[in-house]
Amino acid sequence: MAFAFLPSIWLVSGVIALYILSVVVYRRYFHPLSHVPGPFLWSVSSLPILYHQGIREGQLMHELPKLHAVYGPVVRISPNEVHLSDPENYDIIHNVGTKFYKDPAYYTSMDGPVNAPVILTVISNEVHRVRRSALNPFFSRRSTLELEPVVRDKARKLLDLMEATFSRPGDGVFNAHHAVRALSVDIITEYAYARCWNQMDMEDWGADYQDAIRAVQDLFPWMVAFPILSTLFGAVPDWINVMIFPPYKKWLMTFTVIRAAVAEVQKEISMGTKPPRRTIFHELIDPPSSESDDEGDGKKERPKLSDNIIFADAVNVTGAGAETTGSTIGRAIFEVISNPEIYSTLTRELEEALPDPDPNTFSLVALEKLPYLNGVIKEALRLNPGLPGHLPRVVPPGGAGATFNGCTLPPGASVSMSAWTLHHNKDAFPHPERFDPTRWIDALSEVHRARDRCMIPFGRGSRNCLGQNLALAELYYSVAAIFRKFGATVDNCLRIHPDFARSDLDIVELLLGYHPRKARKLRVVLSRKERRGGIEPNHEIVRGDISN
Ligand code: HEM
Repeated sequence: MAFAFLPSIWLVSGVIALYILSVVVYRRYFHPLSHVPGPFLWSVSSLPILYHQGIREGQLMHELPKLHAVYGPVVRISPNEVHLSDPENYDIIHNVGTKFYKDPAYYTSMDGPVNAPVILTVISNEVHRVRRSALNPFFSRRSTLELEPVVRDKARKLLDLMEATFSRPGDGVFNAHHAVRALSVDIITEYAYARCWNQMDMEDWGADYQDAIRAVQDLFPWMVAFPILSTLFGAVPDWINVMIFPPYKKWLMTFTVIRAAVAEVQKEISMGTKPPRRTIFHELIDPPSSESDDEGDGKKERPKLSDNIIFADAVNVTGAGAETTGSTIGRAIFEVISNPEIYSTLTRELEEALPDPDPNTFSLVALEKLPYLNGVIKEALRLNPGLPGHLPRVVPPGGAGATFNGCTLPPGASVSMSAWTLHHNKDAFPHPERFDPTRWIDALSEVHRARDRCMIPFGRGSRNCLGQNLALAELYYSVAAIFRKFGATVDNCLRIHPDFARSDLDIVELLLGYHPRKARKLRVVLSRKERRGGIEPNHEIVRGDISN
């Protein structure tokens, strides 16, 4: 009698096993992507992606090149996703007016914490176009040049803070990791909202905020695998989320700040108060009555956006601009200091072009013309792309599908390419792991073309990076300011703290690229004759890094 339920257990287990078997057989042999090469387990289940992303902390980007080496330029990496490595395919997917749209299975998983699609995660290209047209003018090249003083001031402040650290009695160690991220947060909040968060003035450089966003992104692979988690995150009251997941609290506090800013600007507008300068909120809340359409369709009326959408896009703008730009600046700092030849070539170029080391005398247009500085920045972006991993798009419906390297994918299939893979393309970048600014100088035009085709740190087309002009301005200003001030001479040069190694700069793919959780934070010290005491830089470690 006690064992009477056994047959039903066998029955249920048998049914489940049969179901799993039929799903496996279908996905492998009868699925519309069954003709696409790829490893067996990856083509029948998304578990390998979850394993590499969730359990191995964002390692998928490092697995993809290995898969391409075995299976060729088109590889099936999950039942419905195909990853491509041939740069010729990139513009087919990522062009202006593209019909490929963002894969909801990936992007909507990010909506939970903000409880609305942010501009990055909007699926429909048509909806995206309206939202993007509201933000575009604010981040155009012209606006970046107009607001150049914001970037200049913060670069100047960064130098002052470095100087203060190096001249203070004590260990004289500058926390470059958090400082450059604080710099980016302060620039974006001043630039976009005219309400600087002043993280550079905080003792911990706003580390809590930066760490909170990262902690939320650690959840992201799980939310992609189990979308219900994202829905629940958005559905339950915030205090429950904070109780289960304490780091969220700090991020949540910034939501309150952003909501308050939206409300303030709404009040200003309703009272007819003229602001000292229009911010992103003025642009979104009170759009100009008619404006030029960015894809050349003439003048368009822009519909008013809801408060929640304005809030969501403001959160996106703040979050997207901090880690991405900060970590690229960090990479440039490390690579320049670690290689004496790069350090002296860069500082020589800066000294010749910029007689005064004060960033107040720099101009973006002049900085952009410096070839070696340009090479340093391109290499930092190449080896440290803000979004290094797969960013899946869906083959548009209603047609014959899309063909890549002779392999046709049906409408509805998910297809992705990665900056990491293209930035390590050996034909475009011989010895791709090497940080070599000279690759971008004096190359033959066809070499340039090959490199430019593979260089996609900001993506391309309608869904490219909104903030790329601003990000580049930050990179030019901060790298030029630091290395114009701290030259390569023995009595005034920066060194990497001995307790930091190249491996601490490894990148993992959450949504944004991050250094692994166990990585130590980048810190620098000044080697200056008159400095007494403090940390002695480890020249051996620094030299050991030169050869890559
Ligand atoms: C080195 C710095 C940066 C890199 C490498 C970078 C890279 C990218 C990439 C590759 C995308 C496309 C993502 C996709 O296809 O799903 C993107 C989108 C975006 N980025 Fe950046 N980004 C950087 C800095 C910034 C800054 C400073 C801002 C501030 C405004 C920003 C705001 C955005 C936004 C709002 C989007 C979504 C755009 C849309 O979907 O229309 N980014 N970024």
